[in-house]
Amino acid sequence: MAPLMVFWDLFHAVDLIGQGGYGSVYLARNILNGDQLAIKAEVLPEDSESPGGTLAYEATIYTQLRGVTGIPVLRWHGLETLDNGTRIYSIVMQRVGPTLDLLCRLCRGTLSLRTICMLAEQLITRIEHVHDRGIIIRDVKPSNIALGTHEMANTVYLIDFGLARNYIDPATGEHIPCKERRVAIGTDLFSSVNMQQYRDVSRRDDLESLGYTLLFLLHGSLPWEIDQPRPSDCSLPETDAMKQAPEFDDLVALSGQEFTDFFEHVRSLSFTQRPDYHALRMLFRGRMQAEGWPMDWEFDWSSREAAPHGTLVPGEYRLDEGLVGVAWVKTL
Ligand SMILES: Nc1ncnc2c1ncn2[C@@H]1O[C@H](COP(=O)(O)OP(=O)(O)OP(=O)(O)O)[C@@H](O)[C@H]1O
Repeated sequence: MAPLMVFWDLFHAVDLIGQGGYGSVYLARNILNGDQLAIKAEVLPEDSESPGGTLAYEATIYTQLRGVTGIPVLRWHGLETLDNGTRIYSIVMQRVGPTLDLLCRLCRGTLSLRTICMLAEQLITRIEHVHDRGIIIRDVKPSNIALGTHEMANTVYLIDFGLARNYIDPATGEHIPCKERRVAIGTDLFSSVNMQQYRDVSRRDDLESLGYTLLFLLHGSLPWEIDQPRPSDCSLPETDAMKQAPEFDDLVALSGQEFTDFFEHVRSLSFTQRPDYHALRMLFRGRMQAEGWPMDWEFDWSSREAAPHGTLVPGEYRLDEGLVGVAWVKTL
């Protein structure tokens, strides 16, 4: 694939690795040092008055999160106008490995409780650190969580901050006040009840979405999942009702006491209240200890032996962490 644009002479796009609502993500190579990077690019509509669109906003969030472990490092961001007037905004950032939804599918659709506990340990910390920078994510879900590459292959990363927002008013240093919203945001399947009921969201809601994410990975689906795709801006009222129905309590109880305690805590928090991240981590750590499971970051996908139901990866492939983090290469 040829360099996409003039300034990309330095970053040659090698492959398209992801596509979302706000742009395309390319695997790129820095021709000076061979580094692999990810480039998220958005073509701005002709009539757009915004100087940089959604990606310019996302870049400011990445800038605020600079230095937080488990957040891709921002290398460059900016706008380029082509000769024909097309305006493209790009974010050049650290490239991460596969997302949790992909890894879960490779592990035959569900992850073991041991892997879930280890993911919870890292993800609660990750979300805590993002919150400590005054930012809420508002779109925690398996496709926005990825593993690192190379020596960071066991580090869990958060990606996609297009819906993130500052919850601390920079002028006052205070928590922003609770307001009513008029538009739906996030992803219904993993949205908190508040989010779906158009109430304003805060730190508690990121953790509630994390709870649904972990349940989804543990069971392979959620009770309110429906087969039909639906527009992302359409929030379904019955979904939030199901998140509060007895069937949900049954699912949580079936999943383990740590899930019951987790949801009890996050759903009891007030809008401005700081979650007790340490206590939440201890729930999953306690389960690991009770079961005698070592916190060794041997996830289900780390080796064929670790996956309780095996993986969908053909037998002649082996894990190669040196290549691109978690990847399988064909053995001779
Ligand atoms: N830094 C990165 N390294 C490698 N792959 C990435 C990176 N960032 C994003 N991707 C890939 O691109 C996909 C889409 O990226 P992202 O979620 O940021 O886009 P989006 O347009 O906001 O998507 P959505 O509309 O689904 O929220 C991700 O699911 C992931 O597979």
